[in-house]
Amino acid sequence: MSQKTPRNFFKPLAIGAPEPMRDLPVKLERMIHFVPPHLDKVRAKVPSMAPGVDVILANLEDAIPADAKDAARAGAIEMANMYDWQGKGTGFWSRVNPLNSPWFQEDVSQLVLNAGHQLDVIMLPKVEGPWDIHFADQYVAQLEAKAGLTRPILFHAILETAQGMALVEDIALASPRMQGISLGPADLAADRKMKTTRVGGGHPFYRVIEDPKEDGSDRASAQQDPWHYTIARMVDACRMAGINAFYGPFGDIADLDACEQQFRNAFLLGCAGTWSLHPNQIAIAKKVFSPDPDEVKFARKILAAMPDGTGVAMIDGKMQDDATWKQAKVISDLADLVAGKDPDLAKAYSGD
Ligand SMILES: CC(=O)SCCNC(=O)CCNC(=O)[C@H](O)C(C)(C)COP(=O)(O)OP(=O)(O)OC[C@H]1O[C@@H](n2cnc3c(N)ncnc32)[C@H](O)[C@@H]1OP(=O)(O)O
Ligand SMILES: O=CC(=O)O
Ligand SMILES: [Mg+2]
Repeated sequence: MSQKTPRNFFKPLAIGAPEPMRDLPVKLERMIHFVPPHLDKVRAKVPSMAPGVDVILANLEDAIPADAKDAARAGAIEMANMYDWQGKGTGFWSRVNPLNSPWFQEDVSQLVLNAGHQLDVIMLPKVEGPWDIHFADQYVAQLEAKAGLTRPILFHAILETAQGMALVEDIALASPRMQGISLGPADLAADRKMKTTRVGGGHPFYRVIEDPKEDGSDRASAQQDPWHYTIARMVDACRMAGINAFYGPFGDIADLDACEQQFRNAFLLGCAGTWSLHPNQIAIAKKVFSPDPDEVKFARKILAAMPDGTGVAMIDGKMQDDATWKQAKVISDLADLVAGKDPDLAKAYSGD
């Protein structure tokens, strides 16, 4: 037998570590906003930014220069104490360096021991398989016990190697700590040997072209989404495991339209949120990952027409049944969650 028994799956991995969660906390996670914690100027903005985002992440990995890793780690610990994350409901996460790096052990031990009481999620990059999650799981349990934490810290894996992609289902199921998985299109592109220098989004050379015309006139051609398969597979793996899928970074900070389209494709395919790398991506994520008020109104019409979720109904010429009732419930439940945080959208959803 290569798996834990059901009873052992939910046992703490160290004496004195908190009980693993059986269900994920229900939280709005439309954007995970990346902050470079070694930059004093940016770190100082954290308390004023925190109420306006769903999650703030102290990034210790890529984009932090090697000679600033210690400063970034210290900055992340400072960020943990700059805001009442647990009391005010904005998530506080950190992306640590990979397991094979010289920084992983210090990143995790210092974060858990000095900031564990505020830290919701540790983002683990370049996860190759369930063994990476198991190692981190045991290590964090030891540290949680040492720190006397009563709430377990969750894990979020980044899907950014071909092997991680091939084993995405096993990664999603590896531990009760698993909160979600993000697409890492930059590292994944490199590992797959995709021929691109972009971070997410489309590519002008990745397209379909219509058949030749008899009159020899120009053939229409359109860009396609090179991330469709990966995102859809990640969503299936995550939802199978009862965790959430997230789009990752969109690197063309100035191209707000393309960013919005990439985020929207991920939202429609089932993702719960995305990363924001720059303040101008926060508003886009908020707009895209909050359901559209007209969709919410229509969803609520479906729920009202079929109070027990069974049968068939016609609404605005469209057939509704048990399956569309479930679709409507997804949208309505998300709207309730958003309304709890956003008074303007609460008003729009209530139709006032
Ligand atoms: C492939 C991957 O792994 S992606 C994840 C790793 N990468 C990251 O985390 C990158 C995070 N983002 C950043 O570092 C920055 O946004 C950059 C480098 C991309 C661009 O930074 P800048 O050139 O300073 O952008 P810009 O000049 O438009 O910034 C405008 C303001 O927003 C601030 N700002 C920029 N990014 C952020 C951020 N992530 N959080 C908070 N404030 C920010 C800037 O400090 C600046 O503030 P100021 O007006 O007080 O001077
Ligand atoms: O870490 C993110 C990526 O795209 O790589
Ligand atoms: Mg990466």
